[in-house]
Amino acid sequence: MADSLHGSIPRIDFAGIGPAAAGASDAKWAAVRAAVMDALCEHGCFEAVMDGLIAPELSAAVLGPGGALETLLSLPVSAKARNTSEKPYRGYVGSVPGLPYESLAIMDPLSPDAVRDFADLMWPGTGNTAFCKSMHAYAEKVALVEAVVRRMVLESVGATAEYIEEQAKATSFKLRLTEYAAPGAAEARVTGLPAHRDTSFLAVLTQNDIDGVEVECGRGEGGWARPALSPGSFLIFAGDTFKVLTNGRVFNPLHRVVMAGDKTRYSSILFSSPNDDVIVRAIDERVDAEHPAAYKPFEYGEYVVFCYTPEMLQHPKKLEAYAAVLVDG
Ligand SMILES: O=C(O)CCC(=O)C(=O)O
Ligand SMILES: [Fe+2]
Repeated sequence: MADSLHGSIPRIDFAGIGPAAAGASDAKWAAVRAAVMDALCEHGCFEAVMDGLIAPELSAAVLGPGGALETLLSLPVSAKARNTSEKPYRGYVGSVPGLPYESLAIMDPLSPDAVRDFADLMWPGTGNTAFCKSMHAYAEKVALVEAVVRRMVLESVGATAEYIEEQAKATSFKLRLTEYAAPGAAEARVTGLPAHRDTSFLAVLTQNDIDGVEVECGRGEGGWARPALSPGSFLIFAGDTFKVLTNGRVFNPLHRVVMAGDKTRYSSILFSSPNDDVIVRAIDERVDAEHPAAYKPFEYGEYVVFCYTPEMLQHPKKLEAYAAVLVDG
């Protein structure tokens, strides 16, 4: 089978890595940063091992049986469908024929008010304090992982402190909470989410104890991997925006979800993206006469709209179709 699972992605141990501000002078930080950059340039994906970052009780409250995701996704469709947005892929997605996929999005999950507004929409009148508390605390922890990895990438391509600070101010977060129904014994493997690339800077994924996500390794040449995520680990994906910013160095891998077995899968993904009005372009430090910019600058929000037009939805190379300077570059 052409896409048999013979690929594998790196596992990087973040033990001893402090907060995002640790900076380049720390030898441990520099070593992990080099491994992160290698992984993102070679595969666009890796497993970050950060044992102890999220207390087991908090993980269980979010992704465990009876936890926040299960509670949310077991609401009636009429309630979940109130999670809407005028922008594509920023609200409820479900009831897609043949796809065991149901998902909601909390925009700006690092804001307690935004999480409360979301919960008030789902549980009108009563709200859901327990959901808000654990979901917000969880998002904050996952955001620490995102901040560390994003800083490592930016430092690796020579971003100045000012650039990093300005970018932080112009970055938005989305937390996508998803349920994948299990096919049961009857069918061995069922598509849970078709192969796609993310438009974001980064996506940081955690899940209950059911694997399902698969990623194409080696910039598309290394076969598909199906990482077995350990508790305490995070799966990191780079998206189109980081490919443009690094002028093609960081890769934006195809990935998909394939369900097997008889247990429901829950996943939580924190996406970091530029604000919609930000112009996405290669950082100056990565562009010179030998390495001209591979992509034309574009407004992030317009690009996202383009990606979700019906003609583009299944396109495997949306970024190249939208902004490549050279079609095969
Ligand atoms: O839920 C997952 O495991 C992956 C979902 C995904 O790739 C996405 O929502 O972009
Ligand atoms: Fe994705």
